[in-house]
Amino acid sequence: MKDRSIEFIQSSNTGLYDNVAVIGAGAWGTALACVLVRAGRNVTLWARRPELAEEINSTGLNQRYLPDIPLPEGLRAVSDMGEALAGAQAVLIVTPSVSIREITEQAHALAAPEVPLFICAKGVEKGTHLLMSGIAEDAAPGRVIGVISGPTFAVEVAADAPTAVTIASNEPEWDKDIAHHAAARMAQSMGTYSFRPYVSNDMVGVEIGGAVKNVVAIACGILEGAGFGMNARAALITRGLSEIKELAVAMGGTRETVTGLAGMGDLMLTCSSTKSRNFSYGRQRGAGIAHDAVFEGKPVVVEGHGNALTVTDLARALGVFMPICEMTRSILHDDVPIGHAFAEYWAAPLQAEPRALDIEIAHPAAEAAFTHYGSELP
Ligand SMILES: NC(=O)C1=CN([C@@H]2O[C@H](COP(=O)(O)OP(=O)(O)OC[C@H]3O[C@@H](n4cnc5c(N)ncnc54)[C@H](O)[C@@H]3O)[C@@H](O)[C@H]2O)C=CC1
Ligand SMILES: O=C(CO)COP(=O)(O)O
Repeated sequence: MKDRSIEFIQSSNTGLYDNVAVIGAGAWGTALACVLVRAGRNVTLWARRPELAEEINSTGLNQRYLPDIPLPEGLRAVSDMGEALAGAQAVLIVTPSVSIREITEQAHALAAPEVPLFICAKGVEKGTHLLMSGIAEDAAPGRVIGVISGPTFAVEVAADAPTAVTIASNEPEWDKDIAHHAAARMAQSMGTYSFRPYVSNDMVGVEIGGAVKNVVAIACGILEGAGFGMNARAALITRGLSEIKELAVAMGGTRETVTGLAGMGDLMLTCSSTKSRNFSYGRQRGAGIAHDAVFEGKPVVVEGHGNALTVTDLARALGVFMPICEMTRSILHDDVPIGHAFAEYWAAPLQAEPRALDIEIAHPAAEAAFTHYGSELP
């Protein structure tokens, strides 16, 4: 029998990051900080608002973002970023995608130069079409950059429910000695009995999955809200995966990554649960509720809303056809009625599966689809 203990000992020497700073005390930042504390790390969590840092330290709760979930003892929050980063050996940046450039610049100016930055937001930047890691490479030149992604509702992670993620970093080549790879070191620094990280060297594949699944989740929510059934959802998830694959490959990622945790895993999770803010937002839009009325003045991060624009801009620039993302964009940003946008997608010329076969056959009932869905849906 294979001696697994020797293998483990040999591969276990990656060099832990003992002191970790987590920048952003929203739902996901706080949940990741909980994992790191449970894994035995010294963790400092940076909150933008001093009142939130004070609440976390004095009550052991973060009621706004993770209501009623007790945070582990030993989690220390601060509102001075310099204080959070002093002595940190690795940094997790966990704010919404629109703030990643600004926050990374600040962290880069304050952290020691050898310290890697792991970006945990999901999205594509407006204008530049950069992924989160690309923004970080721009904002923190010369630094090792990593990403953490996967099917992970913060509320479940904070409550210590079993969860797997993918961690990737931008070091050049995998070699025999992965001891120095930031992704492997972070995987070992944050693994617990319940939190299982996988390691990857395909940052692009990992990140495209995370950015696009939010857009597809909004589309799935819209269809559910509009009264469609499980068949339609399964079709969107599957064809959405195909869109993720085409964009990831066009960007230099691999098909294997797309079928992994950060692709298929996150797509399945986000498209099938009201724990997802993207899916829930879509459901309400599908039920006819206007954008501004959805959250009744309480702002919530719905990354897929802005990313319906940025993902399709990126795909158009690369000549990648993403009909589900285009449908979502037209509903959210061009005010196309849902029935019309869906008919446009559903009545497109018939194609081969996989699309690489490049077959197009006229849809036999395109007009009927427009008449049917155009009149039935909001
Ligand atoms: N909540 C979840 O289950 C997961 C979230 N993510 C990703 O993590 C990122 C953050 O999401 P959440 O933590 O859920 O959002 P959240 O709304 O719970 O928290 C966002 C945090 O960022 C802070 N923030 C907002 N704008 C900021 C700015 N301009 N500068 C500095 N801080 C700012 C807020 O004060 C808040 O503390 C998103 O990209 C999301 O897609 C990824 C995996 C799971
Ligand atoms: O990214 C997530 C799960 O992996 C969280 O999804 P939502 O942002 O839709 O809540």
